[in-house]
Amino acid sequence: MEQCIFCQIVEGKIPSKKVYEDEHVLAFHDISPVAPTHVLVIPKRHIASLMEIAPEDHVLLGKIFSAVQTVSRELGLAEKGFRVVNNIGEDGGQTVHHIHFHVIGGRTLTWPPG
Ligand SMILES: CCNS(=O)(=O)OC[C@H]1O[C@@H](n2cnc3c(N)ncnc32)[C@H](O)[C@@H]1O
Repeated sequence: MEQCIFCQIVEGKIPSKKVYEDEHVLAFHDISPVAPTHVLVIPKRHIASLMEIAPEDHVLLGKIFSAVQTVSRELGLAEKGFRVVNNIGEDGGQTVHHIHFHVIGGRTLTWPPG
């Protein structure tokens, strides 16, 4: 079974532009940004999607959202605002099956999303 692309990034097998890292969480620039700032925040442990999150992962989710706060402040998004997106499954547009949260900002974002 081919290792997931984000697990390869975690292991340094493929390159990434990291913006945050701790024991449990990694954040790096998206390879195809949809806004001036587009970063992905992921758990280092492989969890396929939000639907695989179990109660024992709740502390980890909190660590992810703390990292979102840190990254958004460090990248200058916090003052004017930004968006956090998690895509689940086919209709949700999930293409990488390792849970990740898009941190998107640097421009005025519209609603509804497509
Ligand atoms: C359509 C949304 N699908 S998604 O919600 O699953 O998002 C996956 C995201 O991973 C990004 N991505 C894929 N490969 C890499 C990589 N090697 N480094 C950084 N980002 C990557 C894609 O650009 C995409 O925005």
